[in-house]
Amino acid sequence: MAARNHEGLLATTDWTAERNLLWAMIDQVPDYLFVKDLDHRFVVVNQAVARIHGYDHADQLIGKTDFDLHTPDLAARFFEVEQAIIQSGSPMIDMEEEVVDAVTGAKKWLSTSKIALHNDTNETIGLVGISRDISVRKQADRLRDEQSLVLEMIAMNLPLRDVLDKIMRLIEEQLEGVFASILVVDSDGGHLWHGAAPSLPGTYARAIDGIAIGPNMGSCGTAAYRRESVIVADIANDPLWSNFRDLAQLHSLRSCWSTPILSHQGDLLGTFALYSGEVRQPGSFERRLTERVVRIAAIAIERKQNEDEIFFLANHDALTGLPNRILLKDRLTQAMLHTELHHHNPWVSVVFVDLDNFKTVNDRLGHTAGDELLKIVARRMVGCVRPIDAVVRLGGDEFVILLVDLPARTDAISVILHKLRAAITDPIALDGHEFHITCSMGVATFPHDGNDAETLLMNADAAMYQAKNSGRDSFQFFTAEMNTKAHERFAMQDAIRSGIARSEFYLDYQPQVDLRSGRIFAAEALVRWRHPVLGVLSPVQFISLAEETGLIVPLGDWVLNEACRQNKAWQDAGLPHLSVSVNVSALQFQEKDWPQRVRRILKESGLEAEYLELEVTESLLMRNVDQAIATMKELQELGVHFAIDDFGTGYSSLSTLKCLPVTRLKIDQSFVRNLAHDEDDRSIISAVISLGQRLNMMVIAEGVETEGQLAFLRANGCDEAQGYHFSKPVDPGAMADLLMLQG
Ligand SMILES: Nc1nc2c(ncn2[C@@H]2O[C@@H]3COP(=O)(O)O[C@H]4[C@@H](O)[C@H](n5cnc6c(=O)[nH]c(N)nc65)O[C@@H]4COP(=O)(O)O[C@H]3[C@H]2O)c(=O)[nH]1
Repeated sequence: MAARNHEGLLATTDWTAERNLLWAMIDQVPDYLFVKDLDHRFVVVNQAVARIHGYDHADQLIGKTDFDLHTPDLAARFFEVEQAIIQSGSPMIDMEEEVVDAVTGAKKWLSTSKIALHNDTNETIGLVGISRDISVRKQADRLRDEQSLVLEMIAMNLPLRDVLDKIMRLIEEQLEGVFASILVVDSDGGHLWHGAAPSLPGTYARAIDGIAIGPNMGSCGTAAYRRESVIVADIANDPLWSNFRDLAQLHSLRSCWSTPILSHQGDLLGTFALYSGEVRQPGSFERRLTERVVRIAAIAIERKQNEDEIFFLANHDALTGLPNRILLKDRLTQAMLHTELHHHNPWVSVVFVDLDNFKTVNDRLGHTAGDELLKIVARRMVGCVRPIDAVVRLGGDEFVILLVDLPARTDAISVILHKLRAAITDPIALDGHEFHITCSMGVATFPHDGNDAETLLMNADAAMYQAKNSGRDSFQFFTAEMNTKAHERFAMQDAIRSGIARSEFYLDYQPQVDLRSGRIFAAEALVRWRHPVLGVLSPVQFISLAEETGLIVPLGDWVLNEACRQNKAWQDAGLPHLSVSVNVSALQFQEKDWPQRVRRILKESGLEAEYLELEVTESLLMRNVDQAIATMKELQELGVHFAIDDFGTGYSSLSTLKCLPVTRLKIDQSFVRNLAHDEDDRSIISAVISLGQRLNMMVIAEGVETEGQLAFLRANGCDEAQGYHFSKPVDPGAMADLLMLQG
């Protein structure tokens, strides 16, 4: 029953039965209601106030002040506020204040209103107060705020460890007497590692770091294994803890409740556990909190995993899983910095590796087998270097090996290069075939071959190029001379590009002669470059570079265009119709829309397709026979003819040749050149001629310079010939004269 001081403040009041009822009601209210006089003594309190202060009856509080009930600090705080209210008459409404519970000593939050109390003559005679315990709401608010903070940390990509640590601390603030811990599953999915456990004893945390996921592996290992919560209320007596019981007891851990953390696709990410020093089950608040933590932790871990994956994808090659160019530059720069900072004298070497005959595998067995080969070679290379080194795939069949912290001697590198070469050249079995892959390697070393990643890579590339040029299957150390050559190559590349734009290229034509009639029936278009500084350059000086750099595609388009245009112009000028033959590079031929481009060029020039012959080499055809046949057939349907250039130098099989829609075989001039002295060449020529006849193809001999060569060819039934003996390649005007001469 609420208490009131009849002698004091309310003594003059005439109480009625209704008022008694009112008091009874006040006692039912869970809020704390009280009235104080001007000396801050309680004159009215309800039961709630009595209870909170540990009294059975409200009467027991009457006449007491806050100084009798609270710590001096808190009582003084109340006193000051109330004094101000009494003096100013201004009320204090819904003031939220953190106080210490007078009985339990625990902190709690109150929302309090205090209002000055006046008598009939409007004099202040005390104050009336009402307080409500808002600890639960405050705790929920704090939890929500902290949760937002954690989500913000996740959004800001702060380290996972910090985020998990923050979540654990947040839980421990909310729950008295428990230790929170998060374990994260490793990439093989078989073990759990500590993500965060800020308050668990360090020796315990370290002892269970890396525990296996399994059926009897304490609360966490088992929860991860079963993918459901495992509540162990008494560690000492639970069989799941048989392996870790002593460890837990040593650290006074008596119960452990663990819940698996799952991704939104249901994959295991880790476990969340609460440990208590008491033998008990979790309460409902602890269960609710666990649900929330598990959700937030899942977001944090999953996000980190996604980020790791994105980082990995951005920095690694998808096929081999090796680091890529981006990571290489980073590692190389770090390695150089490390060498510089530590002032010792080791070398950092960049080895550029290019497989010599990878294309053959790709063309013969297709891309899947090619990919498999690259993976095998990648693994072998990784096996040859130390873990501190790096094997990087740049793309295609190009790799870079970064060797760090090497003794400053070339022989130390040579040992590794020999090992690499041996590993790569070891036979590789693919699709029932055995392949021998060789490689060309170029080495550039920090500090003397370059001071930055870009230069070192460029120089290693130049050295590799040199190795390739000097017969492949070898390695070269970078020299300053190579640098000059590399620069020349770059300059040349730029010059070709601008040469195309500035129309510096032109075509000469070389007649092809029918040996029976002696008449010119065709002309081969041969490109030349009127270089602004170097003068006229032969195709030998620039075609291979144009092929390597892809510039052959625009250049080849131009040649084809110009040859068709010129042939049509001769025809329009009334000259005898002849076929123009144009050399085609593998790169052009492999362009997906190549047949359409030829069709468009023919249409634009107005030349009928039957007056165009495309010269392709044997090696081009053998790269991918099926694709070559398909492309040739498509063009053949238009009326375009095909000749196989440099025939005899490649390895076309008879069965392949039979499938190819080819009109003409061109005997390579190397055989013609030596035929006077070389019996073998003579045999080859007569074999090619009879082969052509059997396959219903015309045979033309290239590079015919002498009457003797011509006589031999005639005697062996060769159909046609081309060479200086008839005419050197000439400009279009001279070609027109030759045509006019023969009428
Ligand atoms: N010693 C000697 N040489 C003779 C004789 N008759 C012709 N030649 C030369 O032999 C080459 C024949 O062309 P190719 O085998 O197609 O060999 C060509 C061809 O593979 C390539 N080429 C030329 N123009 C083009 C083009 O427009 N596109 C492509 N992709 N390659 C081209 O460049 C190569 C060299 O062309 P050129 O320097 O014009 O050299 C030409 C020609 O001038 C002879 O009796 N004796």
